[in-house]
Amino acid sequence: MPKILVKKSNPLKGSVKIDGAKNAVLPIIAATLLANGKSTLRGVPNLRDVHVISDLLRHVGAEVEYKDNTLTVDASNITTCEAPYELVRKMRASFLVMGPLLARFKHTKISMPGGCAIGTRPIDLHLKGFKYLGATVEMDHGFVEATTKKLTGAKLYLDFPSVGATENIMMAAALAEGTTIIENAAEEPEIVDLANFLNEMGANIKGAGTNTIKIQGVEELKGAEHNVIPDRIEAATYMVAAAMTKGDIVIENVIMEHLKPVVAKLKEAGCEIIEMENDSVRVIGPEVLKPIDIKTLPHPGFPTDVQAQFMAMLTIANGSGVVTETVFENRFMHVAEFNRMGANIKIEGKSAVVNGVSKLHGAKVNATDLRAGAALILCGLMAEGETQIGEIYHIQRGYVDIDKKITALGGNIKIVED
Ligand SMILES: CC(=O)N[C@H]1[C@@H](OP(=O)(O)OP(=O)(O)OC[C@H]2O[C@@H](n3ccc(=O)[nH]c3=O)[C@H](O)[C@@H]2O)O[C@H](CO)[C@@H](O)[C@@H]1O
Ligand SMILES: C=C(OP(=O)(O)O)C(=O)O
Repeated sequence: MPKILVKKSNPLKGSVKIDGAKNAVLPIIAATLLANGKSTLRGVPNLRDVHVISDLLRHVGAEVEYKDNTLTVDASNITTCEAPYELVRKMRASFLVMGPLLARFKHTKISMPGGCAIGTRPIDLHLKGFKYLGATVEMDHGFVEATTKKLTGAKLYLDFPSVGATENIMMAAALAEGTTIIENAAEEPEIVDLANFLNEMGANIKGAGTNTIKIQGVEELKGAEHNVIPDRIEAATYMVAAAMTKGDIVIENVIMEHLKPVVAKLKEAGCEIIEMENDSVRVIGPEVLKPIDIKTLPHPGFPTDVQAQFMAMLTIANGSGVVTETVFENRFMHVAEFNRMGANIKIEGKSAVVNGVSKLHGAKVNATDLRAGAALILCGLMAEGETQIGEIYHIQRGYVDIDKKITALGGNIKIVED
């Protein structure tokens, strides 16, 4: 199994280009199944997750090609509406094919995705939405089967603004008869990107990016062309890299509007953030990091997908900060790994108290999920000696060429075969 080796490095300096957003492109790839035709997606990151969902689409009969960050999907000849465990278990976003298949073919049977290292991650809200639209949903032998004669628009309220449920319901409702209103919908930028793609396919969706989304169903959708938004989580990770290493990094291909909570917290920690032309931002890390408190929330609150990276930063801040996780019930697996590197973190319920230390030291650690893995790399850049990170396939799910990008910024990192 390959590992990542990181050594204490000089301040990271230079520029880094952000790839397309994993969490935008995965639902958009699922949405291509709604059209009896060909879609072309540009700015598609070369990530493990993209290849996994592409394989799933091929399994149901779509023709999928990927070259030079452009993905084409021809979903004209779908041969099955079933997705087996082997394909769904690799990635939770696979479950997002359910809405499109149900809407277009009136029947689908998908393996239940199961939990993962950050929580149990139920799918009840997705299923509640399909039922409101008129589907019969049954669970049997680890599969969810949904059937309908006709989907009909409905008004529904999500108990929690789930990103995946909002996306799945929005895709199903795009082909339902009549109007669907999703209240307490997720407001993440990735929802807006999906709605834009669906509208380019011929859907009629308004309000994406607010907590009420209105979908006027249409009879059919056609293939479309789309440029994927930049990955705000990857951008935030490099911003924290500048903050932690006293670095000076220009991060290219960003949408500042998407980074508001991250920018506010980095400024509070003492970073200088300079918005530049051409969708770039320069981040200069302070001599001494101030401790801050963060609390994860649905957008526009502080993103849970940047919680681990900020906790990494707090391990070397000048004082104590509190990190509170409210989105997932079990997203502190990285705490034990940080503590192996000399950090001083105590978990108290939904919060972690991070007492900054003057020095971290390299150790053998494991990436418990993709963001935890990226956060361990950040710690490794500041730790005395060498850090060896295992289970790096998690990191490869969500970060394009992280080793090459950090090397280009002057960091000491390499991937080795064990
Ligand atoms: C591929 C993708 O886009 N992944 C992102 C997406 O995941 P995902 O779409 O899975 O996250 P959700 O917003 O659905 O989950 C948020 C919370 O809602 C709960 N929940 C969700 C669905 C449901 O039916 N019932 C339920 O209780 C979950 O267990 C979790 O505690 O949004 C998360 C929250 O911003 C991010 O961390 C993930 O990176
Ligand atoms: C948790 C994440 O992704 P996923 O929902 O694909 O597991 C993430 O991107 O941090």
